[in-house]
Amino acid sequence: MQITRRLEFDAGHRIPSHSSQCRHLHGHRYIIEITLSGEIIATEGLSEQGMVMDYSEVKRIAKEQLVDAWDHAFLVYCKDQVVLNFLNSLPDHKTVVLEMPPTAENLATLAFRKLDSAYHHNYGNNLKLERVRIYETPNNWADCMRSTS
Ligand SMILES: Nc1nc2c(c(=O)[nH]1)N=C([C@H](O)[C@H](O)COP(=O)(O)OP(=O)(O)OP(=O)(O)O)CN2
Ligand SMILES: [Zn+2]
Repeated sequence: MQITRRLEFDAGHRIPSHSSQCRHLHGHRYIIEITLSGEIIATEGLSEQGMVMDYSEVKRIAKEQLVDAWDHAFLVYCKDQVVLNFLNSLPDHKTVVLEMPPTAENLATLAFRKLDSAYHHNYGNNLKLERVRIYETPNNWADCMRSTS
């Protein structure tokens, strides 16, 4: 069985080497979708009976591991020195420095890596992160799948 939880966050970014408008500083209302697989928990009387994982727990872990850090942050490539210098000049600015340019593909990859170890099969139901999907706009998204991560 697979379940998916969707969360939204706002962040700024730019793709410094982009030949068109994405090299300018701008932001998105990102959507992250987290898909988990596992067996349905059958234990009679358990709060999670009939579930792969409680959606509220999926959300809690996603916020704790990733979403709260990226929300209202500027996501900057570590080699984007000019923007990094500017962001560092702003007192207490929420900046997240990434090892890759902040494309949707790379954000999905980084999110998968951060979240993979956070979802444990506490009830012996083989819980596994299967896919992280990042929507950069309603029309543009990238998938990082377990098979290709
Ligand atoms: N493969 C990718 N292509 C592009 C990415 C990306 O992450 N992966 N990112 C961008 C830009 O960040 C840009 O913000 C999105 O560009 P664009 O397609 O122009 O988006 P629109 O706002 O125009 O979206 P519409 O749905 O067309 O209004 C560019 N390319
Ligand atoms: Zn963009």
